[in-house]
Amino acid sequence: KKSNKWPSPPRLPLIGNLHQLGKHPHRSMYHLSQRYGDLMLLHFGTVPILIASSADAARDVLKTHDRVFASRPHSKIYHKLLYGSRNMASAPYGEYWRQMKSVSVLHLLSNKMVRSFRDVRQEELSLLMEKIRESGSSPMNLSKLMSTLTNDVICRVALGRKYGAGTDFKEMIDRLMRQLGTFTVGSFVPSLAWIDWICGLDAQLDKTANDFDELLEKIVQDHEDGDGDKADFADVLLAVQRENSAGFEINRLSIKAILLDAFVGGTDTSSTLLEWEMTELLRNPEYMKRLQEEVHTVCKGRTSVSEDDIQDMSYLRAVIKETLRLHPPVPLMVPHESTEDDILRGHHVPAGTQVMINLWAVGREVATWGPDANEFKPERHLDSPADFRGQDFELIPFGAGRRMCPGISFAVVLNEVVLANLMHGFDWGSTEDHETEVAESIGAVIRRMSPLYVTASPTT
Ligand code: HEM
Repeated sequence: KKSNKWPSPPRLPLIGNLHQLGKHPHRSMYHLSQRYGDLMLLHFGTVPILIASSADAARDVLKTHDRVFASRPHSKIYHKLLYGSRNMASAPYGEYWRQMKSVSVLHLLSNKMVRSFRDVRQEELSLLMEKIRESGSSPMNLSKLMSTLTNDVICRVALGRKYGAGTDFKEMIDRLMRQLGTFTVGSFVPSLAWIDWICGLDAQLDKTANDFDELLEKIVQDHEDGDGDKADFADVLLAVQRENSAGFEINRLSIKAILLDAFVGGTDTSSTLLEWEMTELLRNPEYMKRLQEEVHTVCKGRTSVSEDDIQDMSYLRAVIKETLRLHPPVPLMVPHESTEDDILRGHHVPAGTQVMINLWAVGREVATWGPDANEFKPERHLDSPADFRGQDFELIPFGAGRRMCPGISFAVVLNEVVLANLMHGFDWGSTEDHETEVAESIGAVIRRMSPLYVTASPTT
C-alpha cells in the first residue's frame, strides 16, 4: 500500500488551494493539471479532492472504480434545498438512490416517455420560431429565448403546464439555481461554518426550500385531484405510488424531490448548450453554412424540420458533439465520493474521498484531440465513432457509469430539433467581436457571461 502521495500543488493553511482556483475553477484546474498531472490532489479548504483531467483518469474513476466512487459528498445547500438530498442527483449511493434512479429511468425518462412529449417540443418550438420572426431584423436576446424554451418544455413535461416569466415559479427556479451554485465557507472549512449562518445563508436556503415545498405541494395536490390523464411526470409518479408498480414505496417528499431534479438537471444545462452552439456557429460562419446546407438538403421543400429528419443529419450531430467537447455545460460534472477505501493508480484512497472530473480539460487533451484541440472544428467528428453516451471517455459531457445523466435522450432530442429548425428557418447575424474569447459565467453550469444578441432574417 503506497501512502497517499498524490501529485499536489503546495497549499496554504486553512484555505488549502482555494486561492488558486480563481473565478473559473475548471480553467485553473486545467492549468494546474498540465503541471501536476491528470490525477492530482487539491485541497478545498481542509477537504482533499482528487481532480481527474484526462480521458484515462475519467475512465479509472467512472469505469474501473465506478462502484466505489458512485456516491455524492454531503452538501448542506443540497440537503436544505433538495428535500434532504432525497432527489436522485445528490442522494448518496445506496438503495434509496438506486430506487429513485430506476423510477426515473424506467418511468420518466425512458425513450418511450421522451417520444410521448414530441407534441410539447413541437408546440414550444413553433412558439420560439414565431417570437424570432416577430422580432424582425432588430437584435434579440437569444439566450433569454433559449432559457424560456427549456423552462417551458420542462414545466409542461414535469408539471403539466407552464410557469413562465413573471410567475413565482420562474423566480424561484432562478433563485434555486443561484443558491445551488453558491460557495459556502462551511463546506470546505467546517470550523468556520458559523460564517455562513452569520451571513444569513441558512435563512435564505430555508426560505427557498419552504417556498418550493408550498408550491410543489399544491401542484402535486392538484394532480391528485385531477383526472391524471395528461401523463406528465407528476401524474406518472403519483400513479407509480398508487399502484406500487416500482416494487417499493415512494413517499410524497420523494415525488417532490424528483420533480425538482428535472428542473435542476435539465433547464440551465439544455439552454446553455443551445447558447454555445449558436455562439460557435456565429463565430465560424463556414460551419454554419455547411450545417444550413445539410438541413436544407434533407428538408427540401418543407417549412420546418421534424424529429424524423434528424437521423440523416450527420453534420448537425458533429456540431453538437463539438460544442459539448469545448463547452460541456457542467464542466466539473457533479462531484463523486468514494464509499470505501480503495487503491487507485497504486495510491491509497480513503473512504469518503471526493473526486471531480474536469470535463473542460478532458475535451482539450492534445493527446486525444490533436494540436488543434482548442479550435471549434465539427469536421473532426465526421469520421470518428466516438459518441457522448458514456462509453468513450474522451467525450463524456453527460458523465458515465452509474451516476450518468438519465436525461440524456430527453436533452439530445430537444437540442437536435431546435438547432436544426433555427438553421432551417433563419439566416443569423451578430455584431459581436469574433476575435476575442467569449467570457464565461461563474457557477456549476457555465453559460456565456453576457447574453447572446443576434439578428435573424427568414431564409428564402
Ligand atoms: C444538455 C443537457 C444536459 C447535460 C449536459 C447534463 C449533464 C449531466 C452531468 C454531467 C451529470 C453528472 C453525471 C455524473 O455525476 O457522473 C448529470 C446528472 C444528472 N442529470 Fe443531466 N444533463 C443534461 C440534461 C438533463 C435533463 C434534461 C435531465 C432531466 C430531465 C437531467 C437530469 C439529471 C439527473 C437527475 C442527474 C443525476 C443522476 C445521478 O446522480 O444518478 N439532466 N447530468
